[in-house]
Amino acid sequence: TILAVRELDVGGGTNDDGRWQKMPQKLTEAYPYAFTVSYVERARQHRWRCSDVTFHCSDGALRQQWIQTIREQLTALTSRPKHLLVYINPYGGKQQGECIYEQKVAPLFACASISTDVIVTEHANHARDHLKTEAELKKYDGVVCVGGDGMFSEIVHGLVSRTQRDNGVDQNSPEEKLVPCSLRIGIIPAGSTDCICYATVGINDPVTSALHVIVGDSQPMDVCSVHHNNTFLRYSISLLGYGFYGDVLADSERKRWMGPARYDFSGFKTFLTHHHYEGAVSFLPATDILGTPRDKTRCRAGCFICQHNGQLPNLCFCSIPEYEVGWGVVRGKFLAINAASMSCACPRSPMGLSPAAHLADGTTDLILVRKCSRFNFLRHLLRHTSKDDQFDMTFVEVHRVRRFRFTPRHCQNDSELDLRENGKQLFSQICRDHPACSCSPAYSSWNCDGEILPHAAIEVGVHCQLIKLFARGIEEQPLFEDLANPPCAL
Ligand SMILES: Nc1ncnc2c1ncn2[C@@H]1O[C@H](COP(=O)(O)OP(=O)(O)OP(=O)(O)O)[C@@H](O)[C@H]1O
Repeated sequence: TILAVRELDVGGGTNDDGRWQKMPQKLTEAYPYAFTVSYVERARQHRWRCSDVTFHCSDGALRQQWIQTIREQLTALTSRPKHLLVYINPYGGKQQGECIYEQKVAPLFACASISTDVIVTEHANHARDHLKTEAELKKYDGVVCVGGDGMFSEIVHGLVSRTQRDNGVDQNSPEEKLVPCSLRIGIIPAGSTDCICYATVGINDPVTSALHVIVGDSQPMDVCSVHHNNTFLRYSISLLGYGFYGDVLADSERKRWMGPARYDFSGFKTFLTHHHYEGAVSFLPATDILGTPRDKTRCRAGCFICQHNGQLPNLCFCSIPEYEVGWGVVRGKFLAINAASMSCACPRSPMGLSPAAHLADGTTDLILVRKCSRFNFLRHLLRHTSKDDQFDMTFVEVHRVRRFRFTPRHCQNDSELDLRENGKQLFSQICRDHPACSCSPAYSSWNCDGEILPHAAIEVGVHCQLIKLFARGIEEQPLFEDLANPPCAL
């Protein structure tokens, strides 16, 4: 894949980037005209690199013809962005966001003649609020996010909210069908957690991600909307977790001073406390789709299941009575309730929470882990790091769903009432005044892509292919790996 072409001044010894080019004397004399083509070269483990190949010719007019033709071909590729809006979180990860962008990404964008407007954020939610209100989105072909998963979530919230506002859609209505965002989002990984980048590109590498932006890749992605009592709470792209993953996050937030070690510490502590939570999960199974959470398919570049299911009409965003038909309910005591909208694979858990989940099939995999012994729960957790099926256990069930609701036991009646009568204040008060009389607390928190939600009773709907990324999904086998550059002359 060609990225750019530029003239090479053979006599001067440098090209127009100022980089030194050493030419053999004989070649220079026989072929004094040269041009350099930059192209994508695939390296190991889904990594992409920018490589150059220089062509020499004896005729200046011929060189111009080549350069002009290649430039015309590149300009005709309408999927490639020409103008981008870039947000950099200077405090994400190891606080290297600006440095990563300036040193690794900006030169590639310049080489591909992409112009940029860059905003270095000054506070949390700066990017979200700018996108929501001020940003002149018509000027751009895409938005680039330099940061981690938290920063990406900000960009998604800003872009989705802005799109709904511009189209007169009320985000507070859980039944409302949201309007897809037209601008693609590029993620340049510069955070401590870069799971979305890992899941959509196959590696957390700024250069690889920048090249996927330049070539104009497009990967659709589902987004879940989360509501409480007809009030919009947040969007989720990867994981909603109640019980175990909610408790780990809540505990680790209190231990930020420990640095990244807090996740291990809080994970171990939460495992030992072994709390379970009572409640009811109701869900709308996706019955009309291809694929199941326990099949052996994996969501990969050009995924057929995402393409097929993405074209099905999503009937769950209509009036309540229609979608009430076909809902299932599971009541009980749960150690964990997880909704994985993608596999959630990361370097620590290469298969992820739900290995067969898809990025863009309009569903989420609802995983219910019922109360069991610590030993069995440990067996379940350990299976995430091996090839064994983590769902093949009597206390675990998994459903591929389009919508679901959770109602904690001690809120059940009130929350039902709540959904109809808008009694939000009353509802929250009743829950707090009547905790469960067991050693487990009455309720856990929802971990929504790394943020704690303020309510336990929630309603979730999957919006099929609401956003698009500058990515193509994980490629099965890198082609042409390790092929040496062939020598080229015209
Ligand atoms: N200028 C800023 N100052 C402080 N916080 C910011 C700024 N810009 C963005 N943020 C917030 O920083 C949070 C974390 O950023 P990011 O996801 O880029 O890095 P991270 O290291 O992966 O974070 P995490 O702590 O979630 O692992 C985001 O939720 C974002 O809202």
